[in-house]
Amino acid sequence: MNIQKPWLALEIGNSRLHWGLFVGETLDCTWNTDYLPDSVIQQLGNGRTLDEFPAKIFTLPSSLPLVIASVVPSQTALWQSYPNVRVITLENVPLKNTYPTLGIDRALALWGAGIKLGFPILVIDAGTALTFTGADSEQNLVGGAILPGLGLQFATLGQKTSQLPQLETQNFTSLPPRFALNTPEAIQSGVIYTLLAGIKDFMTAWWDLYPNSKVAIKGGDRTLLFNYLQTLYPEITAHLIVEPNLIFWGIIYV
Ligand SMILES: Nc1ncnc2c1ncn2[C@@H]1O[C@H](COP(=O)(O)OP(=O)(O)O)[C@@H](O)[C@H]1O
Ligand SMILES: CC(C)(COP(=O)(O)O)[C@@H](O)C(=O)NCCC(=O)O
Ligand SMILES: [K+]
Repeated sequence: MNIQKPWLALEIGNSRLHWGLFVGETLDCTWNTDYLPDSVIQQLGNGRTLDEFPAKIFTLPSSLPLVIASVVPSQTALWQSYPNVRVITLENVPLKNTYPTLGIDRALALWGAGIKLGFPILVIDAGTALTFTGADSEQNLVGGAILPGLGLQFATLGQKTSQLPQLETQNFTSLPPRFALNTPEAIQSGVIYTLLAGIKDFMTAWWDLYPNSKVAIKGGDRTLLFNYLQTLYPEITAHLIVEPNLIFWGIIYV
């Protein structure tokens, strides 16, 4: 009988850590944490767990094997002391036509999405940066685009101007008025309507090239953006798949 062993997957993004607990090839549960200090990483390596980790980890063997996909080298370095760690690199991803500096998060999410949903595929990652990454039916990277993510756009306006407040996306409920008569709503209008129009434009440009392609969206702002898109462009949203775990899917198949 094949014994299904537990292991941890860790995606290190530019804002935070994304965790997946696997049992064999099955993704059991996922959670996010902030970056962890070195002392806490040492504790995890010694088989201790953290309050933010799922309670069931207490019942598992100490220091589970760890597989890391990271776009933050300084964070990856902190985990080198962990006893049973493997760092996934671009060479491990079977995607063709990649370029050397392609983010491993983009490659893995695209690969995972393509394997599970089918190629051709376009992945939108609404994370710290917002990225579009597409592959054709032969599993070649077609290419993509990178822009500041939703949170980063608000943060930059708040930090780099003297009179604009920094808005927090957690407080957003419905779409702002397009032509706003106060500063916070004017910022929301500018960022949100421009971002949504941009996403729609990239999706339709992709469908011009690959008419029957699936399109999937992941990342911390996926739900907010999906809900806004649904209000504004219901016809394109009907063909958009919301899936937070594309990278974990990718990690299984490399
Ligand atoms: N609890 C949270 N902590 C941080 N960011 C969050 C949280 N919930 C939603 N977000 C949103 O997620 C975005 C970051 O996306 P995420 O996929 O977590 O980032 P990354 O993978 O780049 O670390 C931010 O723009 C922010 O608006
Ligand atoms: C574009 C990214 C910053 C996205 O990172 P994230 O917002 O998910 O933390 C990351 O994929 C990256 O550093 N890429 C390298 C450049 C490239 O993919 O072309
Ligand atoms: K990401």
